[in-house]
Amino acid sequence: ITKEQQALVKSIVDAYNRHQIPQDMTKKLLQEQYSAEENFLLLTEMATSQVQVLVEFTKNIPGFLSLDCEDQIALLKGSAVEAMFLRSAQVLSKRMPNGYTEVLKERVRNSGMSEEFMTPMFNFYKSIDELQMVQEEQALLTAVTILTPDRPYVKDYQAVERLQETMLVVLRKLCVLQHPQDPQYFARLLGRLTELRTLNHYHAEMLTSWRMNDQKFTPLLCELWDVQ
Ligand SMILES: CC1(C)[C@H]2CC[C@]1(C)[C@H](OC(=O)c1ccc(O)cc1)C2
Repeated sequence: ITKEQQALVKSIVDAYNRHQIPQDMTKKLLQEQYSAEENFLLLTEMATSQVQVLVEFTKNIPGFLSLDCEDQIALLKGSAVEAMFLRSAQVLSKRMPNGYTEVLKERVRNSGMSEEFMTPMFNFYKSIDELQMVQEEQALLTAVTILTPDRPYVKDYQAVERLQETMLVVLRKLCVLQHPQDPQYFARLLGRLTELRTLNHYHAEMLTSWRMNDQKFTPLLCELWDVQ
């Protein structure tokens, strides 16, 4: 890894760690007993906070702010769900010994999220947990997800692709260094990104089913997902 690449990793990891969802939120989600209504409000708070954290992290990705402004918005809107699931998978799997996953499942289930979205979501959490990523890998994988060039409405595809390529080159080297015994590790990481894309579909259905029950989202989430 070159000096320059080391600096890149350091700035991305610092940004990733600087912007975390407040610990007390996950604790609240796991501790007190809530009604479905209160549960949904907690998830709304969690999602809104995750989006704010995502925006701050993205602004610190070297080169992102030099992209076309409209493309910056297109990348954020196109990757928010994936980045949110990736971040929550990394946070929950790290902070929650196994017993807790059941509690989270319970909370999310009785927030009105139907079973059909829970399964793929928790399968994804499990597959992320199995990778046991180090924080450099987590931060870079999130940056790679955000810098996906084929999002809707992206104009300068090449500029985004170049940035993503830079991240992928570094991530690949890190994986080889970090997991010498597992030459397929980098490929498995990228395989998670494919699984992540399928969650976009489930998330859209999730939002629709919540809206059916007249649940209210925050203005930030409405703007991000063009709802209401
Ligand atoms: C952990 C998760 C990624 C999983 C369950 C909570 C999340 C933060 C996310 O919630 C929302 O997207 C969401 C959207 C709108 C809303 O009002 C509430 C939650 C889905």
